[in-house]
Amino acid sequence: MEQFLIDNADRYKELVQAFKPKLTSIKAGTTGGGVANPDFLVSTRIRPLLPDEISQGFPEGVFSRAGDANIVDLHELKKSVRGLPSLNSFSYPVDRVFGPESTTSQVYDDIIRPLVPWAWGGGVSTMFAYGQTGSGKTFTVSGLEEYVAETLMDGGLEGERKLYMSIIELAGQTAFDLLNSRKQISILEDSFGNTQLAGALEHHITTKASCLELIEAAASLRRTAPTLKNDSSSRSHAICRIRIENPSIPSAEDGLLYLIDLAGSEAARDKTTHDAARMKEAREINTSLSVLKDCIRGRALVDLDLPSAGSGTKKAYVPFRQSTLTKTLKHVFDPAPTAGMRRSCKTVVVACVNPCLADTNASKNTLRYAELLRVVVLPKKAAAYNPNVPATWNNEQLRGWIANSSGTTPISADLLAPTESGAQLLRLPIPEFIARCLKTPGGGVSTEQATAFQSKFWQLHIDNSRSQLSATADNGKPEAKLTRMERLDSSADIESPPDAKDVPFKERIRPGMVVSYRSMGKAGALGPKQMGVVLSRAEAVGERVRDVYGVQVNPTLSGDSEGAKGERYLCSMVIPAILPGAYDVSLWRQAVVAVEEMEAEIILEWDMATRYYYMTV
Ligand SMILES: Nc1ncnc2c1ncn2[C@@H]1O[C@H](COP(=O)(O)OP(=O)(O)OP(=O)(O)O)[C@@H](O)[C@H]1O
Repeated sequence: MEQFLIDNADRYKELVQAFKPKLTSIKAGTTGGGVANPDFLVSTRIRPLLPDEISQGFPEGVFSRAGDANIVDLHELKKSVRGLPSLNSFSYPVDRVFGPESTTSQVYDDIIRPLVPWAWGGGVSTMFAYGQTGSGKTFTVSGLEEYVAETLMDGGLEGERKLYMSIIELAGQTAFDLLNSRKQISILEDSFGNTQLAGALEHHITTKASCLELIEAAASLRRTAPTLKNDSSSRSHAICRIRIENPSIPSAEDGLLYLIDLAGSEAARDKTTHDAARMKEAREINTSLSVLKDCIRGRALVDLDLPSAGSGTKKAYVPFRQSTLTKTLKHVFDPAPTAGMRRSCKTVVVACVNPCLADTNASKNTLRYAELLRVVVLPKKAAAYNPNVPATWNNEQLRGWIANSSGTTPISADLLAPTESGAQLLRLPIPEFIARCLKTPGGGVSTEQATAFQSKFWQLHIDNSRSQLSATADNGKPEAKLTRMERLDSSADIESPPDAKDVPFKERIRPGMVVSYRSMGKAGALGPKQMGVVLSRAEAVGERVRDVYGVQVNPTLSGDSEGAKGERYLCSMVIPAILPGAYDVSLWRQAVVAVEEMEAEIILEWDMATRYYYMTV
């Protein structure tokens, strides 16, 4: 086939010259009638042909469409039984295309630069480079890392921050610290649900040079193995994480900036020379890339409050626990809130493409993958202004509300929302919201006032979402259209059988029941009121299970005759969330509660809008 391509290169070039695209030009930032999501961009970078590809006589098969910043055209030469070879052409819309003449500096300025202030302000920013082996991922990521280091260190970003860098490598299920001689590390989820890189070193970075030194040291340790396409092909995912601490708001979540050089998806040509171990490695890489795709798309759908395709109204599912790569990136994908709030994320994917005509099959796979990642938002008619719905406010209305509602020391609307609409301010990372409030001249605004004002703004948004939700429920979908789960959820009888109130709650304790309790200290003193979800009887768990305080759960195995007295249950703790009156269930934090410590049964109601529980009884 390769010889056929080389022999017919002139005919192929003529056909490409004569190619007339079917798709009409699409305005930048829009695709197929939809609008690119500014918090989630999918771009393509087509590298130039390399000297050996040129010397072999291969022409280019992938092009950035002239005059259109978001269409990639891919051509193949088809053999025909009779007559001359003909052209097979495909077009792929993305949010931004960078052709072979584009520099890394242009890629940075166009799509990556905004990620840096976002993470600086406390958000989560992620850049993935994806593509076939040898398509330019490492070239792109290493160049971008330099620009990121420069932006972080050149003093142009406002405020003081402490920066910490870690660089790890994931190869299959195993993780290594590339800043500590490839020492093996563990990816663990702690009892608060946060992912920890247990054993990985974090380096405090203070200058661009120290940052680049670390990046260079990590690159030299990256696991490599030869493939046909690239002599130093990366067979692992490399994750560079910069954690950005804001010392002036100690309660704020740290900003996170991830730069990720994914392992190469392999060309079919390459696979023919693989032994069993390399084939297994390739399978693992492809599986993790497939889970990554589902997670990226799922999270974008969740953020836009859209259901997953073909699922009716079902919320999109983000399967981030299905691979080590996505587990490591829990902060990016987990739609459930951590410490009370879902993290505000900006994500950019750079799909790197090798333009060589001999590799168009692999390039097609990369471009299809990029296409699948994209969640196009159909332009919505702006909702009519409603003074109780922040998402309907334009910048002027938002400023008016800030001026009137921010307290006796008014927060500067010019500084908090210089250009944002209400919907945009809702997406702002909380630390950035607070930092902007604190800039109000005169120094009269305290962190407490700023935090309370942020909660007030959110509360307004949430109250509105809740009332919309209950209005929808009242207008009612026809009963027949509810799913079985929805019918169960909406049936109060399921939770509270009519005669339940006649039976003391301690006689009907069962898994799933929520109880309030006060732990009894050794001296018989009662601790503060807490809540837990009953999981099982303490006797039902194995010998090694310990609760959050390190106590062995099953008393019959510990030989603790005191503990063995009375019924005891293993419970997951219910903890207050950041919003007033809201609770979260921390499944991983478990405590043993004796029945005699329990005080009452609690009914918690799940609220779809805030994704928290609220007490109804
Ligand atoms: N935009 C570009 N301009 C010039 N050369 C490039 C460009 N992109 C990539 N290259 C060159 O192409 C070759 C392969 O690039 P690179 O190693 O970045 O590929 P890769 O996708 O990371 O491959 P692998 O997955 O196998 O690690 C390198 O020699 C690199 O210098």
